[in-house]
Amino acid sequence: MLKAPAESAGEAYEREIAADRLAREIGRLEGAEKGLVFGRIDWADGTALRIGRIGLHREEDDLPLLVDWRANAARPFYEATPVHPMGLRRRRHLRLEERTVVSVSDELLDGSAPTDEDVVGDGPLTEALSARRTGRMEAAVATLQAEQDEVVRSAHRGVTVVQGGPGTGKTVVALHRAAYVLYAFPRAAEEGVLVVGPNARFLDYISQVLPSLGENDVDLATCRELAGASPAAADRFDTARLKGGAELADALAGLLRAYQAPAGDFTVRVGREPVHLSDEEVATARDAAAAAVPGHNPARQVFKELLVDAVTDAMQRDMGDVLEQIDADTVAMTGLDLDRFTGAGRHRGEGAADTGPAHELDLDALRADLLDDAGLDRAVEALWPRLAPGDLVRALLTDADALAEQLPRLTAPERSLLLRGPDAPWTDADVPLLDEAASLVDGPPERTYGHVVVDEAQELTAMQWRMIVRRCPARAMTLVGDFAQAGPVATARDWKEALAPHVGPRFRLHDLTVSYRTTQEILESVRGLLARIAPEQKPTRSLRGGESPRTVTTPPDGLAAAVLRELRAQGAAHPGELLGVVCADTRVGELTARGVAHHARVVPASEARGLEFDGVLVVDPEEITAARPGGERDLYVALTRATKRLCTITVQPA
Ligand SMILES: Nc1ncnc2c1ncn2[C@@H]1O[C@H](COP(=O)(O)OP(=O)(O)OP(=O)(O)O)[C@@H](O)[C@H]1O
Repeated sequence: MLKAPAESAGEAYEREIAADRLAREIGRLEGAEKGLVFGRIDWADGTALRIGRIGLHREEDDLPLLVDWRANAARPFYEATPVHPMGLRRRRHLRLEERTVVSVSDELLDGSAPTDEDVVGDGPLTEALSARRTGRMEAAVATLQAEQDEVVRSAHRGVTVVQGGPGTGKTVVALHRAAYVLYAFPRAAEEGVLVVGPNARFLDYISQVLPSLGENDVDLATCRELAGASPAAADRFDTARLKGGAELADALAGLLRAYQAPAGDFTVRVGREPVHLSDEEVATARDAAAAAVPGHNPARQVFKELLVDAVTDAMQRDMGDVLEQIDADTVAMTGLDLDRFTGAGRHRGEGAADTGPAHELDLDALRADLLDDAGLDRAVEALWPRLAPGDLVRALLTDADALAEQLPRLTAPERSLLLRGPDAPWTDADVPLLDEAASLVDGPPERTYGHVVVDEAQELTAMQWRMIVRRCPARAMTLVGDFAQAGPVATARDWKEALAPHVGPRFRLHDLTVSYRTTQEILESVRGLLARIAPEQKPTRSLRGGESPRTVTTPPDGLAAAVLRELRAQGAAHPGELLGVVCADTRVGELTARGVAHHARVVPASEARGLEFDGVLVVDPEEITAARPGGERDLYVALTRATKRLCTITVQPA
């Protein structure tokens, strides 16, 4: 298609659109190559339906060959149980490698005895859960569990919240929900679906799931990427948390108002003439401009036009006054009544807008001249300066007086944490402030979405929530997270607090209760820690048992050697398994330099959220706990990343 010559620009454009559509279709079909068919349901009467990642029809008679897993017809595959078989006799799971069937597993739902045709064995879920990890998350479309499927397939279009302990499948639900929305809600699909994750490492981890479900049109982004920012520095945690508070949004809006036609009379110089505008006239123009269009810069043109109107009125009024004076002087000097000659009595005492023909101004020409007038431009620049988002944020954060005026509820020490130098680089915590300023200064973001999915949503600050919600005008969102895993900068303690400013109490809360990642033994080993960091949270249960977690103790100077020893031992005992080493952020450099990365992925504790490995080494838990405020939650995250084996390396006190 791209080779065919295009006759015109229009044709070239159409050709590109068509090629783009075909490329996406190819992507969809190629994605389906991985496990195209994974399920089959059989009714008692012998009819059957095959279920797959996409739907396929026979060309000649439109007969369905394969039903898309999201179609209503596929529901019984996920919902039928032996207690409610929904008319099914058998549910079959197939596992394919490319085009070869490598395993088959059946569940008989109606209580009938297995025949030679049935393959009843270990469940496919057990198989999926004990499979080796690859470092990339896989779709769980063949084994979605009923409590997960209920959320994925929910008809609710507003805000759906999913909470649950580590490994309960929150990410699985979030991503399959995104795929379901694209399939079932065409309006939202047309406007686009966005998935927000906490960092690039996490997005990379989940990046394959949606393409493998045939969905290549979902945007994956961190908050930084949404704002198009790449800050070079980080703030102290207390500063970052302060910058995350919603008061900052009010402060920026308040400061912006101070830029827009501050109170007071104003004199505009038009040509050589000063034209005087009253406080009230300027304020009327300001309020009307601010209400006319969102965004300070777009409203600037409106303000300019309103100011021109005000100046025109004022000039007309002034001219009326001058002419009256001349008339009065003439009468006084000559004793003649001019009106008798001109018939233009209407301008007397009937308001400036009604000057008589003798003194008529060409208002349109005057307005046109004013719009081009340098003096007027200077007035607009003084009353309504053009701003860049960074100007506004800098104006707030570099000026102690502005901070005091706009953030009266903060204490002086808190405000001094916010104060920065004019040349200081932008930080991560500045990103939502810049985004807020961009929406105040330039208007709402151009790219918005019909549905937004947020993973690890407990991490968001109030300011980050604002930037995400701003991109979802329909407030159709799926939010998943676990407040027991919240990091040091998170500003909300629960969903109510996080969502109240945006949707009030209007959200549906679902709980996931079963951990599909960790073993029962690992969950039990963190129970005491969980009771300390989230006493109100019910511990999750696991479907699987395994080895008990181990602890290895080492002298301080033997830490890296102990890590290497343990990794070699695990590598020898369980070849091919994916190992992760989670340590305090400051320890990453040393462990990498010592060659740990040849054996395992080295992950700083601050970036471990959402990830998983077959075996995990948690290095120096005390260091992880002490590294950041709320460090026990970082430790809890680190200890819950393993699917099979957990080993903690502790350091002997010197
Ligand atoms: N229905 C399922 N079938 C197969 N595997 C599943 C299923 N549900 C969850 N899993 C697996 O369990 C593991 C944990 O799932 P997931 O990462 O979604 O949990 P999470 O609740 O987001 O965890 P965390 O709180 O740690 O981020 C993943 O490997 C996932 O593939």
